[in-house]
Amino acid sequence: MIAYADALHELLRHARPLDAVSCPVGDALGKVLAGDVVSPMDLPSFDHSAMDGYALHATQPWQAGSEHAVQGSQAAGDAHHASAGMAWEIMTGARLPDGLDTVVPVERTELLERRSDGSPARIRLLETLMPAANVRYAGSDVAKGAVVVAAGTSIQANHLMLSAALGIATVEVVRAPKVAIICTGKELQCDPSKPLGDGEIYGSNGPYLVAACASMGAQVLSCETVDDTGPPFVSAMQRARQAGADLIVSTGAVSMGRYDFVPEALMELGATVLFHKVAIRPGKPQLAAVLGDAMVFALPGTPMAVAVGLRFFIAPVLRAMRGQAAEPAWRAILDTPQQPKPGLRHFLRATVTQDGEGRLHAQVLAQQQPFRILPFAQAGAWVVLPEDVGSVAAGARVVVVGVHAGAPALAGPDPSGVAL
Ligand SMILES: Nc1nc2c(c(=O)[nH]1)N[C@H]1C(S)=C(S)[C@@H](COP(=O)(O)OP(=O)(O)OC[C@H]3O[C@@H](n4cnc5c(N)ncnc54)[C@H](O)[C@@H]3O)O[C@H]1N2
Ligand code: MOO
Repeated sequence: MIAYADALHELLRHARPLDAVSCPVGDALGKVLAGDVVSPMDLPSFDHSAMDGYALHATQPWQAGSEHAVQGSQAAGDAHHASAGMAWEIMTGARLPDGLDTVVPVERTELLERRSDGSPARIRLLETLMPAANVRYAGSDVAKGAVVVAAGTSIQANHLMLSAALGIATVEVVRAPKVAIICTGKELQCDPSKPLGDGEIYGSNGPYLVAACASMGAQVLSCETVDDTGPPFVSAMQRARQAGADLIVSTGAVSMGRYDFVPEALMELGATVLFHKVAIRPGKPQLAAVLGDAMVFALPGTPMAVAVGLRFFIAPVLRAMRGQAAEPAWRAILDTPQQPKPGLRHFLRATVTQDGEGRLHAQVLAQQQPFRILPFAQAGAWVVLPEDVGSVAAGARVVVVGVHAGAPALAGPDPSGVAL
């Protein structure tokens, strides 16, 4: 039986980087950048005013009481003007007329004279004005040529605000990994509108995997359910390969029972098995293989074995395929002592809260049997206990990750959260 770290290492060794494709920014949300985004321009692109007021030229402070003739008015969007040595009325965001370099807010001035059209003709400063006040300089936010978003970043709305401001129309993203899902078991009823027959259960692994893979940005090609015999499974595998799946994820029929045909079927298909059985709980009977260009994850059928397979095996592989570094984990103070079985890495469904000092605390949920789905729906995090950690007392520091890949561990109900 292989250790988790070795199994993951083996998977990452076989994870092939996905191609880059050009993507209109409007479709880029949630996709992963294949290359650094380099700014094509300065931002701001011209020196502009941070306030509604008057632009002046100041080589030294202008004293309170100084008077200034006003030549014209400059609003955001107005084209370039030049000062003939006079002040200009200016609006927030407006380009500074050439020759001017300082802005006084309108409320720190007194209007002395207007023109016949009502525009200001002469002002007096009410306070001392320092040179370069209230000006936003070209390139002070982003310099042309700077790397503004790094390769491997999952593109979010804040990145899209920046790329829009820089006039970027397309970005290079990693193409979506293609996933095919095959659930095995003649007990599975996959249509929730149908009543259950004798011995049947509603299939939950398929809908979970479809949702979880999609939420990680994968393209789910198919989700099929086959019975407990080899030939339909082999056909489903062949369909998945023909459809160009990068990952084929199956659930069930991978353990010790008489109907656990998956290992044999994979051999028949010519797959290279990377490992079968990992020293973890839950999910021990897990198998991984390479079949042509596809990686195969044959997860045990028990729902929490599927959840662990997705979170701790498939999610890291998807990150590696998209050029992303390993997902960072968090540390939390364990509130609930644990007695893990020696020799196995444990993945435990938990909640995470925060104390008054901002420290994270993890509470492992009481019901950890791998068939139980309700505690998974109540969890905000996984607590990961390494092999041979021995008894873990309350107060020990443990590793936690969010219940969903990429989500913070505090996801889920958090009664200790601080109101914003
Ligand atoms: N003699 C042994 N028996 C078992 C061992 C063992 O070491 N020796 N390991 C146990 C462990 S641990 C697990 S996990 C399971 C894995 O078994 P399989 O991968 O063969 O999975 P199945 O038997 O097909 O299903 C297990 C369980 O999950 C239910 N299931 C299956 N598919 C779905 C689905 N799509 N949606 C919801 N539930 C599903 C299925 O009905 C079974 O109850 O083996 C243990 N046995
Ligand atoms: O690995 Mo199994 O999920 O412990 O029941």
